Amino acid sequence: MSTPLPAGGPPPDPIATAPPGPPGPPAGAAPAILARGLHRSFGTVRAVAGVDLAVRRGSVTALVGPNGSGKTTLLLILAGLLAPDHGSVLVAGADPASSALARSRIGWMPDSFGTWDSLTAVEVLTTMAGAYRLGREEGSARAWDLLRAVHLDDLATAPAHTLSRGQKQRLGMARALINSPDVLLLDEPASGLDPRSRIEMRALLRGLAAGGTTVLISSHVLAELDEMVDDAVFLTRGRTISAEQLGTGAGTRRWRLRSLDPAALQRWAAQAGVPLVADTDTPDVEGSVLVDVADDAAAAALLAAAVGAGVPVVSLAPVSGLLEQAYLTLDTDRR
Ligand SMILES: Nc1ncnc2c1ncn2[C@@H]1O[C@H](COP(=O)(O)OP(=O)(O)OP(=O)(O)O)[C@@H](O)[C@H]1O
Repeated sequence: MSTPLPAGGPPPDPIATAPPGPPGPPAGAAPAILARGLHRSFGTVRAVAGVDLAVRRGSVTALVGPNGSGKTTLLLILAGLLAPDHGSVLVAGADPASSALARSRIGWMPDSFGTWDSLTAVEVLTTMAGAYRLGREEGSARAWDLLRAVHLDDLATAPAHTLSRGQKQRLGMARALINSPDVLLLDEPASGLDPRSRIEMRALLRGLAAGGTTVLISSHVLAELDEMVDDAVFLTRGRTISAEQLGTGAGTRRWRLRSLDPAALQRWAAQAGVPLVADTDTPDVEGSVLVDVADDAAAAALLAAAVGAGVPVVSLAPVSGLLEQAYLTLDTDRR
């Protein structure tokens, strides 16, 4: 299913289009991206050395791994821009290396945006629209809708090469969406974006996923992905080492608990049998301790019990995001 922006008129509000609850495909639906046994070497460097991947339709999935773990190489293969040495790939139902139809249903945003020197921002998009065989009027309407969606309409007639890094990233996102892709592959899309643009990108991607688009996104900034992704796939040294569904609130995590009265907190914890851990990361913050909690419901119960016992609790929050926690527990290795 494609997710066209309406021709003309204001861009859709991605937040307004998102239904309540996680989107998710119907049970048993085929994954939008399926890779099996992928390998790709450059000379002696085994950039991708055993990737298995299944990405749920309509999900936002993080592709996470240290420098040199093969994320860009994998995304290039999935986009049909690089042939694997071994292994099979299905994106939107076909092999993107051999199927022009599959490629036409993919949106690709590389980690750096190369521009043609002579084209303005809107011409970059209308040129791409032409390459996807959109008619002149439709391509122009789509280009303007996308410029508005990424807040670049004021710079539409500026030469694209004069845009700032963050503006180029936003134009790169618009370019990746010109063909209303079913599958969107994004390589470090948030690098160079200011905080507001990051929030807007998050809302845009969630809105696209709510409309059925599948998004696979690589980034090193795990905190930024945390609030946006449904699933995560972890790579190290060219191999997938883990795939997780996030956001279920399950799994033991370390939380930071802060009280206005540290002694009262310690007394209550001793009586209630709650083991507290010293918070060595924030030695200057008085009354801050760490506590391991089984899941979100247990955190709510802990908070209710402490407050009910008269402990003046200021805050209780996870020490790290789900993604960061999952990442740090893995045996990842830079190269
Ligand atoms: N065209 C190439 N020629 C030779 N080696 C390459 C080429 N492309 C990638 N590599 C090597 O393959 C490995 C994986 O690179 P890749 O760019 O896929 O990693 P990455 O996870 O995207 O890294 P980063 O997070 O730093 O962007 C690296 O060791 C890299 O040096």
